[in-house]
Amino acid sequence: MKIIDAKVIVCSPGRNFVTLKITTDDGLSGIGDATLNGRELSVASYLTDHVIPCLIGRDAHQVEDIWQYLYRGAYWRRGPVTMTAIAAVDTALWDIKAKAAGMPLYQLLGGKSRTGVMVYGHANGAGIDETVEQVLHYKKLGYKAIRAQSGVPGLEKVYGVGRGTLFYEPADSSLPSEHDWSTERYLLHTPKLFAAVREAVGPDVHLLHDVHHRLTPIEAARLGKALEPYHLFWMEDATPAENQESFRLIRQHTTTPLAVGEIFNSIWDCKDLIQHQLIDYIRTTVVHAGGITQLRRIADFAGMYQVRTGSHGATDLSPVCMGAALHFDLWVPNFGIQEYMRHTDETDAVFPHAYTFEDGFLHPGDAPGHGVDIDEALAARYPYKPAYLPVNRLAHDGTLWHW
Ligand SMILES: O=C(O)[C@@H](O)[C@@H](O)[C@H](O)[C@H](O)CO
Ligand SMILES: [Mg+2]
Repeated sequence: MKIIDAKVIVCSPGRNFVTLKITTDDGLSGIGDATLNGRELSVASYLTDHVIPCLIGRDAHQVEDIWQYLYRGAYWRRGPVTMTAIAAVDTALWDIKAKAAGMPLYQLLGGKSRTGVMVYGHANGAGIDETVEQVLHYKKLGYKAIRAQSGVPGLEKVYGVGRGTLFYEPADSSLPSEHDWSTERYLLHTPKLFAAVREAVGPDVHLLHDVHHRLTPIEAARLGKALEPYHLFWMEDATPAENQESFRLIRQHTTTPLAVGEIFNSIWDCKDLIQHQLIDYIRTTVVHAGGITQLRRIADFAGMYQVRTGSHGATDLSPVCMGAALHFDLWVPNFGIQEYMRHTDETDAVFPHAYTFEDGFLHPGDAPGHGVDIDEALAARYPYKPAYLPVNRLAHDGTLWHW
């Protein structure tokens, strides 16, 4: 089964997406997500200029060998651009392999380990009342797990507070917009938010919160302790993780479960965090962490330390990534949860998919492959638009901070 063609499709149905499509000589084709938010064209070029020429003529069945060929063969290992490009190839090849077998991808991975994939939705509000209202709305929609983010009094724009209710799109401007930040205001506000949310929603709904790398380890420890009475499912990205050791300090002070990893791109980024049991959930996902092939290794390693998966699933991960992630989630023994932010109707129309939502769970469907396709004619009607993630500055003196 030789690869005879591969191409990159860049489109913007509501937001930018990069998709790789690989075709084989027996007429099968598969697709992979290659979207790297705010840096989309660098991956498109990496694939078109440097990867596709090396793929033509290779046996599409050799998924592992092609992964190693692109990883070791590049000489320059790791990094978000490289690993997103490898992930796109890997996802497309798994899609083809499963189609050739006539099976949904989860069957090739080892079959179902559960009846459905528990997801969490995003409740955002300008203040506590609005956020509580949104949490209750998600509960009514059937969600078993809800992430709560709210504006902070005295700060103009804060991470996680969207424009709409079901869609949250941070890459909102053709040049990076600027947000302001005050750790003290945030630390005073957030425990009040969760006291109100827990009181309103009752004990049974899982609650999550994303700190978006904004605290130092000791500040994160303070927040984790303050949130203990509201028993969160997790506190995410409490501090930047370039230094994996930082999580030890947080861990020593709080029993609030910790999640990290949406910006990781290799198993090496998670190694110390997992083997020293400094986290509870690993958020690496298909598109940014080298595809199904590497994600499976990360999950197996994590399983040895009772760390569970909680894959990133924001709107900048296309439905192609979501489809592949759901097959992975249905199989992976140490599954925790899957993030789910609804895409816009335009995005859903460009990427017809077999996955469905019911009562707080997603189901990948039983179509052969990963079950997601791209309507190329429709995609061509939505050309690429430059869009950047914001940056963050300290409110009192303008120092550039973590966004
Ligand atoms: O947890 C999350 O989903 C976030 O942290 C994302 O919204 C993130 O900001 C974007 O995916 C960045 O591309
Ligand atoms: Mg996050």
